[in-house]
Amino acid sequence: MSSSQKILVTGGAGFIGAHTVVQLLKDGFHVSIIDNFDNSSMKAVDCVREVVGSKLSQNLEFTLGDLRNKDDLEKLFSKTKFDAVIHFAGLKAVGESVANPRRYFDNNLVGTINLYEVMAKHNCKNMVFSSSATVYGQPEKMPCVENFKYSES
Ligand SMILES: O=c1ccn([C@@H]2O[C@H](COP(=O)(O)OP(=O)(O)O[C@H]3O[C@H](CO)[C@H](O)[C@H](O)[C@H]3O)[C@@H](O)[C@H]2O)c(=O)[nH]1
Repeated sequence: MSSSQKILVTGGAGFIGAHTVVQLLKDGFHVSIIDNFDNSSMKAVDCVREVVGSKLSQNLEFTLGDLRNKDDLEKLFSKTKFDAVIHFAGLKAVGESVANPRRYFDNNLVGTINLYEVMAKHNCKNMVFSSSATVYGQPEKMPCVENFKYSES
């Protein structure tokens, strides 16, 4: 993928998302973040700008939006032709997901389906999906690697 390409980072204000955005900008990509600030704030986006400096910050756009709301995605994809999406916008607390599955269903499943549908409509075919180490349950050894067997999740 050439570095002048445009990448949409969902959940880009989160922990892993913000670090990924910094690296993408340093590598010359144009980055657009969509985040609903469920577990982050504008401070993270400001920090990204501070770390990469004013020149590379010109290649960064931020949208306060929610993947559960397809219109938010439609607006973004109508404005910009994205080459790829890196999908970090998710909830990840196992205990909370058991206590409140509906919230996790809406955020993680409905949000991701909306994202896939809008990507397909706009012919964006590259997606990096960030899963969770929790899919391996309690692994026998650490660190987890991708070919570990899935456990209850
Ligand atoms: O529906 C949602 C849910 C969350 N978020 C945002 O997504 C980001 C998630 O980042 P966190 O800091 O909460 O979580 P991490 O970066 O640690 O999570 C990362 O690790 C997780 C696994 O532990 C998942 O892989 C997840 O996709 C990935 O972002 C936050 O900014 C949050 O506001 C949204 O925009 N929409």
